[in-house]
Amino acid sequence: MEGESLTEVWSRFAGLMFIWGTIQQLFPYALRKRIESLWHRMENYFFPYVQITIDELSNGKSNEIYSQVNTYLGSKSVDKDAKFLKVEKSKESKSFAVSLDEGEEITDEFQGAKLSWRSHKETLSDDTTGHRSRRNNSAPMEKKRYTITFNKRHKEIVTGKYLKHVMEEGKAIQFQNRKQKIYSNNCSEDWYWSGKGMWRDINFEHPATFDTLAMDPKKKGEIINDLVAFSKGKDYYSKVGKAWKRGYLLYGPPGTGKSTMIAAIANFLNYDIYDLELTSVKDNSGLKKLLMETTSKSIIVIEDIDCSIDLTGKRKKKKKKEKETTSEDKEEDSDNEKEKEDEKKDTGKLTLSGLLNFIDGIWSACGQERIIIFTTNHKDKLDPALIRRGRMDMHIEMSYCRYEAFKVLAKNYLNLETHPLFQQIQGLLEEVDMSPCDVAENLMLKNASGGPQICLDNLIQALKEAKMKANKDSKQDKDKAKKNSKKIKKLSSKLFRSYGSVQKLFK
Ligand SMILES: Nc1ncnc2c1ncn2[C@@H]1O[C@H](COP(=O)(O)OP(=O)(O)OP(=O)(O)O)[C@@H](O)[C@H]1O
Repeated sequence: MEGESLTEVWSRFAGLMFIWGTIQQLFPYALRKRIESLWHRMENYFFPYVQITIDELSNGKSNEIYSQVNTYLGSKSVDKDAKFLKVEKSKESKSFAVSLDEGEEITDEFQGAKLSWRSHKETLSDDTTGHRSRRNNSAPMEKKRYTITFNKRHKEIVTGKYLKHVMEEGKAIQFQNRKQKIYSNNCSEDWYWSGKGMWRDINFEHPATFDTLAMDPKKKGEIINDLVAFSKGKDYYSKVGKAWKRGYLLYGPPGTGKSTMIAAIANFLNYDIYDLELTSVKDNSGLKKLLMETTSKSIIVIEDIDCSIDLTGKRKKKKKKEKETTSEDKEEDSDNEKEKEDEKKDTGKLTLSGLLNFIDGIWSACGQERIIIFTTNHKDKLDPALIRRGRMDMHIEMSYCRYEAFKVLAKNYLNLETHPLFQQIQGLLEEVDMSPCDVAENLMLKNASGGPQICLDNLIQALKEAKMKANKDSKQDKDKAKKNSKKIKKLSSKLFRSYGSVQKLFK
């Protein structure tokens, strides 16, 4: 190590071992004891190293540390001058993974400690394994392992910190390289009975990113900063004693990009998505079971929460009851009884309190590092308890397409950053409410011969038509309002006149 190769160190060590063996055979016990202590001092001088072995298998099962070390060293081997590397790719990973080939050595440094890693592979013969009769035609068994050698004085750093660092880095690389999944609880009966769990998954390969998401850049920046702070917030959350999770409420008209935003968040953090269909959840305990099967570093999404289930009724009833009971104290006892009965009935179904428990109950902290997203087209329809800060930490309005958002779409769809027609479009977008979805639809090249000019013309035409329609609608609304006010005037003068004649009658 420091200045000499491992092979040299090993051969020196083997020489010393030979001498020690000879001494043990030739000398009496008392003398041997003296020599033993001298030997340890010499050993420390000539070989002041510690070696740790990490086997691929531990008690016949795959050793998690080995796999993380393998990934970590593979990533290190790219900058170091390792010559013999292997490349592998599994179905579950996005790209190939590099690792050290057998016999290859690599050095690493950590907090002043120099470390030497070596990859080993041993082919076990039938005699060694003792399984000849059973494995006659099978391939010979292989035993893979890594060894790490370092100076004794760094033992504390290596066992206390370095190995933890290697495992964390390896895990993070594996996480980045895995294929993202999207899970759904909307499964057939057959699926449930097959015992494969409550979620069904497929690979998640949505191309949306924050770069392609059309929205106000300032708002986009705030969301990105919030996500970064969240994903790096492990220590902060544990310091303040809060579960490491965050809730986002996305609201706005249809086609403004709520689902696209979820995909962009998932891609940004490399998280899996659990698309929770509340209408497929039977009751509160079903919801809890689903939650317990989700993993950390994931996003739990409930889309169109206002349509999923009636979660507002019971609370509204309760509030109404509260008012009534203050004026009618006598009925208090019977009301309480009724409420208890209602609660009993609720045990067999999904309730608002069940959902609130799902968000911030004790079970929701299991697994940690989780994001919960609700989407809705009608924020006002939701129970305030469901979306209060702390549950839904950030309320994000996804709005109609304005000029800044249009520029993102023009870049995405037409690769245009500027165009003489942009000014006209800017003016129209300030007057007309059009969703990014509809703007994008007009910007799509419908045939190969069409160019950006045609798309921009199409968009201008669509915006003008939308403007005309909006004007017409507002004129119709105004006319309606005028008519209504005329009717009210007529009615009130009629009432006034009849009131006058009634008064005359009584005089
Ligand atoms: N802000 C946006 N940025 C980029 N593309 C968008 C945006 N909004 C909508 N789109 C485009 O329109 C399509 C529909 O958008 P999306 O499904 O995200 O809207 P939504 O708000 O979730 O609609 P809904 O409320 O109907 O579910 C997307 O596939 C995307 O191509």
